[in-house]
Amino acid sequence: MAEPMLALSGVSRSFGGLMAVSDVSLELPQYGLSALIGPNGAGKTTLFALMSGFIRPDSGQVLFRGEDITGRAPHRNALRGMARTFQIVQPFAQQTVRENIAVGAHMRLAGRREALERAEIVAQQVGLAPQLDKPAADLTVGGRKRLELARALATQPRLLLLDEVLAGLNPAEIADMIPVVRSIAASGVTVLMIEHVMQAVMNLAQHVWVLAQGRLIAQGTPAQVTRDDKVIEAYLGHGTAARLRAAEVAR
Ligand SMILES: Nc1ncnc2c1ncn2[C@@H]1O[C@H](COP(=O)(O)OP(=O)(O)OP(=O)(O)O)[C@@H](O)[C@H]1O
Repeated sequence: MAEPMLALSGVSRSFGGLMAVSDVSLELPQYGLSALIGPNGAGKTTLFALMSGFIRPDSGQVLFRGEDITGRAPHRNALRGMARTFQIVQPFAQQTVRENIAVGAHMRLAGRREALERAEIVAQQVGLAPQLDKPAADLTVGGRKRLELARALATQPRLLLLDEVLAGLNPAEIADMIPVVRSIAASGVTVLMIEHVMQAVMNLAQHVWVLAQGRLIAQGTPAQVTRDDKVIEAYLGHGTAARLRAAEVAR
């Protein structure tokens, strides 16, 4: 089997008395698009931070492209090809979209002209080309999400961790964004997305990991995990799966 893009084994992290991520092991294959889902507070963002080096695990190991990167600083992981977006988008508001994207491009390109050219290519990929010369402050929520995506893509990642890129978008904006995310994965970038919008997960993900109270409770195709009793209970409460089945029989 080909070496995984990312492999976690027994990763745990607590904050005070709270076990935010507990003994998580998973392997992301080299290519494709997978999703990390789970109820609020399940530990998804903490897991991203552990993968990318923003926080250190208390125990466990993180391998990226075969190399042990446990506890390694985010900028070093970025240089090796891991990019991450954040739930809260914070662009340099007064700078143009082009300049904002070029910040990401500068990680690999020292020259100003090359970085600005790269910004243009990436803007096309995410549908921001018409806005290149606008200040970032003028972008809509959807535009800001695209900008966050573009800044990450401009670093030329092998693995892209997307933290709720669809949050706050209306249904039309979500429908516009789904093909953008799909095209990034199709271009050969491995994508792992945290997502609450199930329509997008069902549409995009080949594989889904489900986290609840810090633990991985299920994995599989979107159809498999949405039928899984443990997943239904994690979202809707203990006993729900049995109640749903009883209601189905009674109908
Ligand atoms: N820096 C921190 N200090 C203390 N507690 C934290 C910290 N970061 C996260 N937590 C706690 O860890 C748990 C997991 O949080 P996390 O943000 O990872 O969940 P999540 O699945 O991403 O949630 P959401 O879907 O609501 O964004 C929560 O109970 C949260 O309050």
